[in-house]
Amino acid sequence: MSENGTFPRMTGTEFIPEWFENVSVNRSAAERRAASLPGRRTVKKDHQAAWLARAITCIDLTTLAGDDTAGRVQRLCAKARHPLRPDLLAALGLDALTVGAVCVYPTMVPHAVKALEGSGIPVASVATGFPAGLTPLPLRLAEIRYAVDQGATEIDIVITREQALTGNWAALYDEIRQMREACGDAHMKAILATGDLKTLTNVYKASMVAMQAGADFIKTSTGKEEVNATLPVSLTMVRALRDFGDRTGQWVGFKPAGGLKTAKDAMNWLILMKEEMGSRWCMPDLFRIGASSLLGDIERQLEHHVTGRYSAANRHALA
Ligand SMILES: O=C[C@H](O)COP(=O)(O)O
Repeated sequence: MSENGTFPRMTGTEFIPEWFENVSVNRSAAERRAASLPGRRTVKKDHQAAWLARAITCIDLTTLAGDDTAGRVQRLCAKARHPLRPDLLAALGLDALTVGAVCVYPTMVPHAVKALEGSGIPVASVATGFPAGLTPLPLRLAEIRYAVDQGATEIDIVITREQALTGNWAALYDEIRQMREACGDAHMKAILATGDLKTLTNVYKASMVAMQAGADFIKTSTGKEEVNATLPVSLTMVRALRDFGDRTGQWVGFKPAGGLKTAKDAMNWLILMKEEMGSRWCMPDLFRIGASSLLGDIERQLEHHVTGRYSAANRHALA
């Protein structure tokens, strides 16, 4: 970690199949552990309002729809700057709060950059033929460069699922490595589209390959697969990133995305991160939640806490 407490951009490693080729993930053990998470008291009920405020700071507030317009992106960015009503913010004892980033399609990046000027909120762009990733590699690399040129400082790439499904890990590594280079100084999040990968073993291996290739974050899903973020898949990815960090000292971030809509979802994923990785992994430089419609429910729950039983003394969970 650097002196100011932030993590540098990842460099990855060479391709090292020995780190994953003999791994076999036990699905029922992962499912049992994942099923126990929602009932855990790691994030205490009394402190939930503060944890929900924390969750907001970790949201990649997203719009990825065919009918996106400059106007919609501007409204999203206004929400990103002020995700909570002033009275809720005051009741939480906070002066200001913003989301982690805004995530849009490449052609929407200039609108987001303009709307977020001076806010410090990063603009993330999906790229590489999102969501399927089946355009030719030179076009996918050019799309990354386009988004970076337009001002995106975070790029969410998608992997070629075929390479994972056929066990062509060296090809997957090479492709992601080229994407890493095309990103330049922008942070790269590698979307594994885990709903397409069939097994948790493939999820573990794809996670490890993406990190070896230099991903700054590994991300579960595009939001467009039939199955998106789940707790067993997330547990598998988080354990892969822990193994990678133990081996290399490079601590990669995690981004669950797709279908996360409720405050309870946000709490479950924060519990997962806190239990598996510790509180440091509940901060936006190492944890993001990709979501288009989560914020509304968090606001509703916070309103309930604030007007009901929330006590300002609980805000230490934000410290
Ligand atoms: O990366 C973010 C996802 O596309 C968001 O998915 P969602 O619309 O299901 O929240």
